[in-house]
Amino acid sequence: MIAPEARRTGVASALVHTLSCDVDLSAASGARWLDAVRRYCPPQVDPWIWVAPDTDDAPAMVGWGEQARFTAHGHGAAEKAFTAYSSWAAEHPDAAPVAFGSFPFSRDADGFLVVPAVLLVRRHLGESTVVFGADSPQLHRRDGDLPVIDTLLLDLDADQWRHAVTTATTRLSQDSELEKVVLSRSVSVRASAPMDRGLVAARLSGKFSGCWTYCHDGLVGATPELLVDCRDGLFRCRVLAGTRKPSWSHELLHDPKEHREHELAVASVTGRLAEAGLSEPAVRGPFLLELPNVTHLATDITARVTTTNAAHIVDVIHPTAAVCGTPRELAYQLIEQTETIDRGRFAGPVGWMSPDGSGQWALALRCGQFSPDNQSVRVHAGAGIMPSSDPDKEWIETRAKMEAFTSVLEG
Ligand SMILES: C=C(O[C@H]1C=CC=C(C(=O)O)[C@@H]1O)C(=O)O
Repeated sequence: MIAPEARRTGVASALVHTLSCDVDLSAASGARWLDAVRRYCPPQVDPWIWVAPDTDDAPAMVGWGEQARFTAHGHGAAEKAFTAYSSWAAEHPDAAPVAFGSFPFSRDADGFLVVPAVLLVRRHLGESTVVFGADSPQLHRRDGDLPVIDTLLLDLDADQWRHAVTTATTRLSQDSELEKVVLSRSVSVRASAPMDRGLVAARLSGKFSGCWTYCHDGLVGATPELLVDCRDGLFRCRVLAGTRKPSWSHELLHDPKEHREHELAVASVTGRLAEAGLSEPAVRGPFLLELPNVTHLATDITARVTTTNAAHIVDVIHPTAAVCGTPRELAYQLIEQTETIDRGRFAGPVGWMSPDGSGQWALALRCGQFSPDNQSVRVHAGAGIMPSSDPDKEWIETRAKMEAFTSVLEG
């Protein structure tokens, strides 16, 4: 049963406690809210975090601990995990009303939905923060800075990247069916001491306030790409493809290669709306989405939802051509043959679900996967490859994308 005031966010269940805090956080921006609330997470414990852009009117959340975990892999993984979660939630009405979720790019590895033991949530901008699973959490002063970065290692050097991209452009030119593939690379960063994941997330949220910030089991990032927002009978997503550094943004709207790359990404979503149970789509784009490090071609899609089940929509739409390619199956195989580094949960869906089927999911981009000891982090980025792609330009593009994450690790 959803409390009336919870309808729009999809975060249901009874209010447990209001967080008493010395400053009023109800009207704070998501970034400021996060920076204050993350400090309640106990020492040596890594938080769960979700903060959407303020324009979303979505819940901002910090949690910790694990009350229940539901894992699944293969086709339909998100829905399998969600079905198990919603049955469990029906038996546990006092649990936190949300599960944080993250699924890998590869279908062979497990993804999860996790119900945190403690959850601090502000359901709407303007409302107070409520606490599930704890009486009154203590503020643990987390004023520390991030440690010095010791090493930054390319997991793939420029020659290896050139080779991978050339293999792809050759295949794209020879195979009349294959139109686009997204290839990725990574760098490994090592610090002199453990890094605070919550602080990294707070800095990302401050710098990329128009993005979706997440911290899910060591995967931390702020992504500009919304995969599925399904709340209150409405579906919304933001498709991105086509990139320039900010000083070259003006080229984006006129470049036929970028336009085709973008069109394919949009078609990979619009072509699956009916299968996902969505109707009457409205498509707005492409427009320029300007971020501090890069500018993208972007298209927003909204549609009516017949049955609220964000997990089902994720399963149908993912992987879009923003992270895989066109046609999906051929591009997926080419990625498996060409990429030597496991993507892990990079380029997979990351977000949250409520037991009633509402949820928000983004694509896990502009992120890093922390090691269990938090002393190193692997930062991933990919780029859409078309037959005319230049490997050196795609190298620069992936470096600019990684800078979204690496820029907040310094100082
Ligand atoms: C795969 C990534 O970006 C995607 C999203 C926006 C633009 C993209 C591009 O222009 O290639 C990619 O499709 C990434 O950031 O790692």
